[in-house]
Amino acid sequence: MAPSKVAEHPTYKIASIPADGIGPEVISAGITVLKKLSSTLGTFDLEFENFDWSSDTYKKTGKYLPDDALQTLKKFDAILFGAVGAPDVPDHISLWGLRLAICQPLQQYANVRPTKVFKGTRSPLRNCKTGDLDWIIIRENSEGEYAGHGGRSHVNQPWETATEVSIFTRHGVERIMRFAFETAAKRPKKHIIVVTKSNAQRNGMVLWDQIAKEVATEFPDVKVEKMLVDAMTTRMVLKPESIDTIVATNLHADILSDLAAALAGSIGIAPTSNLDPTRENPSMFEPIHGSAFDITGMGIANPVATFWTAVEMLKWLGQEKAGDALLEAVENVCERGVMTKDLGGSATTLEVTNAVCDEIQNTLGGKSQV
Ligand SMILES: NC(=O)C1=CN([C@@H]2O[C@H](COP(=O)(O)OP(=O)(O)OC[C@H]3O[C@@H](n4cnc5c(N)ncnc54)[C@H](O)[C@@H]3O)[C@@H](O)[C@H]2O)C=CC1
Ligand SMILES: CC(=O)C(=O)O
Ligand SMILES: [K+]
Ligand SMILES: [Mn+2]
Repeated sequence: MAPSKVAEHPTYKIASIPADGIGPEVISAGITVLKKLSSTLGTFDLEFENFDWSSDTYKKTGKYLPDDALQTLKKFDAILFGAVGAPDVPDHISLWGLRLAICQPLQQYANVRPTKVFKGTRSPLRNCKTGDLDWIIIRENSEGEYAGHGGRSHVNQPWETATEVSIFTRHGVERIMRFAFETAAKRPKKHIIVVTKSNAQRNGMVLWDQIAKEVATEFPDVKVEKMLVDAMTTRMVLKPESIDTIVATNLHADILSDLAAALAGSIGIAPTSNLDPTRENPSMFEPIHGSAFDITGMGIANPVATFWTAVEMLKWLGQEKAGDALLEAVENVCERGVMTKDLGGSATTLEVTNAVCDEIQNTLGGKSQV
């Protein structure tokens, strides 16, 4: 993975795409906290440009993205994304119209999803304490079950047919496997679980297992285990402390990572990075959750997933220490019990956001360098 170069006092250009549902609520909270962090530290600047690409735009114009959207995005250092999906637009139209229309052509092939139990929060698992669940899921983000292959024919006939074709290429599997092993090698436990379903899915998943074995030889320090995805769900619930890094396909890891977030306390805390590890294109950062129509506009969406997303974005840009400091501030706020309803608290999105800004001021305000 190419290292990021950090200038003396860099300015990062961030494209924000809040999009739908609670997306605008959490992205606005995220930008507030990021601006507070950069003004408090005084070591880097952030310039945000907002893009109103959303389901509302689609309903008005027939398009989620203007024709030059990708060229526009390429001028930015990173993209901060909310969520896409509206009750009156079919979900496959919205997802392919916006999120996948960015991730796929920008070759953001590595989807990185860390999860942990924050201080002050509780896992729904009876015996799982802070520190027991600290995972990173690497999701293949460009092919597999979400490649878009397949079709429908004989529409409205009793023999109507639809195919959803999963594709797995040596190129695609090798690059995600190598990225996942590199990730595992940098973590203290140096342990990776390669998750497939190579008993029932006898072609693509067998290729995955084979390539995992090949790539493993390049990483003699990393302990490797192989598990089938169904059994993996039971291990996540019953032995969370035995897991560190997981690599899995687009679909399998999509499901496992929502489960991981819930096991850590809520889907409202977990971040996602859609990375182009070659750094040829900007990477895109978003909370793991969707647009959550059921709580949109109520002011109770948990902004923590977006704060952690902001942390991951800062680290990708080379601001490791600032990212760590922000995550620490967010955890401190959780530890004090300032949490939204999904985590068992009663605070609003705004109250959590203000509490994190105060924490940044109180803990980092006096320091010139972090
Ligand atoms: N990357 C993206 O933009 C994604 C978009 N979606 C889209 O979002 C829409 C809704 O999808 P769902 O399956 O309902 O998933 P969802 O993640 O939006 O919501 C699932 C449940 O979690 C809750 N939840 C989600 N985020 C929360 C937060 N920050 N704070 C508190 N509670 C939170 C919701 O209220 C809901 O009960 C669909 O259109 C779907 O396609 C879903 C997942 C990812
Ligand atoms: C679409 C979706 O569920 C995800 O990106 O996680
Ligand atoms: K999202
Ligand atoms: Mn998902």
